[in-house]
Amino acid sequence: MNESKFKIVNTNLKGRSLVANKVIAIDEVILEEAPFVCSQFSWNKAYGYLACENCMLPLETAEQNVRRLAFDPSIILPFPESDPVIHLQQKFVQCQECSLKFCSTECLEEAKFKYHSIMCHALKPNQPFDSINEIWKKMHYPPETTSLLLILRIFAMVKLQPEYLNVFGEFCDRSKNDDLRICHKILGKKFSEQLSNLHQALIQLFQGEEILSRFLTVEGFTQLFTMIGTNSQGIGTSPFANWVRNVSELQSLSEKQSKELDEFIDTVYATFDNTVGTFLNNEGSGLYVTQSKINHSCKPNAEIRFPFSNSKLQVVALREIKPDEEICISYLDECQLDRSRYSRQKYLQENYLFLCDCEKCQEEVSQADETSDDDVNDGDDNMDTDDD
Ligand SMILES: C[S@@+](CC[C@H](N)C(=O)[O-])C[C@H]1O[C@@H](n2cnc3c(N)ncnc32)[C@H](O)[C@@H]1O
Repeated sequence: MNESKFKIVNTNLKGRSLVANKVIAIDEVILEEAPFVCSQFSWNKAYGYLACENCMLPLETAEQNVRRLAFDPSIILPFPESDPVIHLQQKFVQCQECSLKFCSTECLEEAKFKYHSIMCHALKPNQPFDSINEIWKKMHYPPETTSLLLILRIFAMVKLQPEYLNVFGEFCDRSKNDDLRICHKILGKKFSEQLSNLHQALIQLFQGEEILSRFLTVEGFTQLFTMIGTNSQGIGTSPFANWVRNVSELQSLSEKQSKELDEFIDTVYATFDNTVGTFLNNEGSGLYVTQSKINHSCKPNAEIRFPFSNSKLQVVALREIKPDEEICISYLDECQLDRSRYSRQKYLQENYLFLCDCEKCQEEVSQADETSDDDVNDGDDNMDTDDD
C-alpha cells in the first residue's frame, strides 16, 4: 500500500518531500508504518503509565487507567467488553530476566532481537542504563519532548546489528551550529553542563565500543540529539480513550443509556482536569523511516493517527489530495496552529530550523510580527523557548 500512493522527491527548499502519485480521497490512509525505533518517555514511565516496552500498547485496563488517573479506586467502568485490553491481557508477558512488561511473546522476542538482550540487565535499578536515565530525568521534566531511552535503545540496536547504522542515513541531518541550537532548546539554559554530564556518563557506559564511537564525540552526540529532535514523532496511547471510542460506537444503547454514558465520560474527563490535567496518555516518541520525510504545513492536508493504540502510525488525508500535490502534516499542535504567523514561524524556526512559507503563512504575510496573546498568557511556554 505504501509505495503506490506517493513518491519521495527532493527539492532545494525543503529537502525530501512526499508527493501524491494519484488522487487521494479524504480520510484515505496514505501510509501505515511501524517505527524503526520508539520508546516511552522516562517520566511518563516513572509515573506509572503502563505500556508495552516494545510497541507502547497500553497494559492497563481502561478501568485501572481511570482509577489511577482520577485517584479513585472505586470507579467502575460500564461495558468492560468494549475495552480492548481486557481481550489482550492473557497474552501479556514479562521478561524473565528484568521483569519489564510486553504485550505479547512476539513483542518480547522482537525487542530481544533488536535491543533488549543488551538493555535487559543494565536497565535494572542502579544498573548503568538506569543510572543514566536518572541523570536524564533530572534534566528533562514533563511535558517531555524527547527521550534518552530512545538514544540508549538506538545504541543497543547498533551494537547488536551494526547495519542499523545505515538506516540513520535516512533521517535528515543538520549543521554543527544547528545541532547546538536544538540541544539548547531541548535541555534549557544550562545545556552545556547538562549535556556534558550526560555525555560523560554515556562515554563511561559505552567505552571501547568502536561501532558507537561516532556518537560518543561531543559533536556526534549533539548531532544525534538534533536528528532525533527534528525527525521524531510523538506517540500517545490511552486505554480510556480506546474504551470511549468503542462505547461511542455501540449501536444497541437506548437514548437514556447513551445520555448517561456521555455524562459519565464528561465527569471522568472533568475529574482528570483536576487530577492529572493534560497528562492522560502513555507518551513517547519514535523514528519512522518514511513518515519522517513528510514536511510541515500550517494548513496540512494529512494528519498522523495511532488507530491500533500502539506505536504503529497511519498518515490519513484530511481532504482530497491531487496528483503531484505535496503531502504535508502539521508539526504544531492544534493550539499552536491557531496562533499568529509570527509565533508559528518562531517555533518552527527554533525547533525544526526552517522558515515556514506554507499557504497559510503566505496568506497571512501582511500580519504584523506579533506574538499571539496565547503565547504571552502562557508565559510563552510552548511556543517560545528562550528560557526553558
Ligand atoms: C522530519 S524532516 C522532513 C523531511 C525532510 N525534508 C527531509 O529531507 O528528510 C523535518 C525537516 O524538513 C524540513 N522542512 C519541513 N517542513 C518544511 C517546510 N514547510 N519548509 C521548509 N523546510 C521544511 C526542515 O529542514 C525540517 O527540519
